[in-house]
Amino acid sequence: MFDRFDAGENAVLVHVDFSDEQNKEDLQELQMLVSSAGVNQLGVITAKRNAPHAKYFVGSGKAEEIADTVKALDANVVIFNHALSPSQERNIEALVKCRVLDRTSLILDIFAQRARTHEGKLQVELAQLKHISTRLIRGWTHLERQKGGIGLRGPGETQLETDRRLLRGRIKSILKRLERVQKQREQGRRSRQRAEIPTVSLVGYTNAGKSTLFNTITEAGVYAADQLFATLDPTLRKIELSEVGSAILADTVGFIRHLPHDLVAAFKATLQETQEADLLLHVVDYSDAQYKDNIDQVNEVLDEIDADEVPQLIICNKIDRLESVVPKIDRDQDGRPIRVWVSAQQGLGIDLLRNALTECLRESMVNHQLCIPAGDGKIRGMLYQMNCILEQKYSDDGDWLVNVQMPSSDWHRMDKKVEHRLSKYVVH
Ligand SMILES: Nc1nc2c(ncn2[C@@H]2O[C@H](COP(=O)(O)OP(=O)(O)OP(=O)(O)O)[C@@H](O)[C@H]2O)c(=O)[nH]1
Ligand SMILES: [Mg+2]
Repeated sequence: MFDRFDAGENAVLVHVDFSDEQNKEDLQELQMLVSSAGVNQLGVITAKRNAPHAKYFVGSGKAEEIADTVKALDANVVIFNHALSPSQERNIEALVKCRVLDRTSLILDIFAQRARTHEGKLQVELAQLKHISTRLIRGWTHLERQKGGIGLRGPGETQLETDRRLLRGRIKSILKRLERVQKQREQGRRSRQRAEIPTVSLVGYTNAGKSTLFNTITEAGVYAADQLFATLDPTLRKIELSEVGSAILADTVGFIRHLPHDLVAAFKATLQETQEADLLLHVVDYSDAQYKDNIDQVNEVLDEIDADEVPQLIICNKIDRLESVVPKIDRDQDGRPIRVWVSAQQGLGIDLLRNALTECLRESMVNHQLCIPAGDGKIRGMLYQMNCILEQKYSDDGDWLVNVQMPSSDWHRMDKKVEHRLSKYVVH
C-alpha cells in the first residue's frame, strides 16, 4: 500500500451511490485512499443520486448537511469520492467554508508522496499543477493558511505553488526538465536493451500484493546485484531462473479505477517498462470481492499504454484468505500456464510460480548455434555487447562457433538490423 504519514487533517468523506455503472465508486476504496494519504476520517456522508447535481454535485439539501457536519465535527477538509468540476468544488467550498478535495486531487496527493524517481516526481508535480490551474479562478486567500496541506503537497520538499503567474512559470520549467530527463531515460533504456535480458513486469490493481510478491520472489531466488542496473529505479531486480538464466523483475505502480487522465500520461514513464516487458505477471487479490472488476480495470490501463499485446500470466494472490484453495498452476489446452495460485505473504506456491515463469520465458526465448565467419566483426561485437553468449569456440578455419540465447523479439530486431545475416549463420 501507499506510504502513510500524518498530515494532521480531519476529513468528512462524501460518497454518492449512483445507479449507473459509469459513475459508480467504492466507498471502502475511498476510505483506504484517505488513510493512505494520512488523513483522519471523522465522518462519512452518503447520498443516492441518478446523476450529479450541477451546482454542488450533491443536492442542495445534502450540501447543507455536509456543511453542518463539518461544523459539528470541526473538520478541516471535505473529500469527495468523485471527480468534481472546478465550479462544483468552488460552490461547495463557499458553503462548507473549508477545503474541498475531489477524488482526482486525493489520488494525485498520494502519488506525490510515493513518486520515487526524479522523472516520476516531475510528472506528478506537472499533473498536480495542471489540475490546480483549472481551479484557481477563485480567491485562495481564505485557504492561504493551509497551503501545503493535502492536495497541495508537492512530490519533493516543496509546497505546490498556487499563484497563477508563478504556476505558469513552474509548469514551463518542469516541461523543460522533463524533456531533458526523458532524453536521458531513452539512452539508459537503449543501453539496457543491449543487455538483452528478458524483463518481467509485475502489474495489478493497487493493494493486490505486487510488492510483497516482488520481495518474496527476489529473496527466494538467487538475488544477484548487477552493476549495470545499479543506477536504475530500485524497483528493478535481477533474478535467476534455472534453464532460462537471468531475468529482470520490475515492480510497478498500482492501478486504480478512474485514474486521472493526466496521471496516466504522467506514469507512462514508469510503465514504459511494462510496455516493453517480455511477460506481465498480473497480480490479482482473489480475496477481494471486486477482483473481476479490478482485472478489467487493469487491462483497460494496459490497453491505454499499449501493453495489451504483452503475454500475461495471472497470479491469483492471497489464497491464504480463501477456503480450500491450494497452490497450483492452471493451464490452457496447449498446456501453457495461464494462472498460478499463490500467497505472496505466506510464501505459498512460489516454487510453482517460478516454474511457470520459466516455462513462459522459455517460450519467448530463442537459442541458436551460430557459425560466424571470421570477417564479420560487426556481428561479433554486437553479440558480445548483448551479453547473450552461452558457449563459444573457434573452428579450424577460424570461424566463430557460438551458442546464443536471447528473447525472440531481440533476435528478430537484431537480425533485421544486420540484413538477416544472423539467420543465415544459424547452424541447422
Ligand atoms: N493475506 C494476505 N495478504 C497479503 C498477501 N500478499 C500481500 N498481502 C497484503 O496486502 C497488502 C498490500 O500488499 P502490497 O504488496 O503492498 O500490494 P501492492 O500491489 O504492491 O500495492 P500498491 O503498491 O499500493 O499498488 C499488504 O498489507 C500485504 O501484507 C497474501 O498473500 N495474503
Ligand atoms: Mg507496491
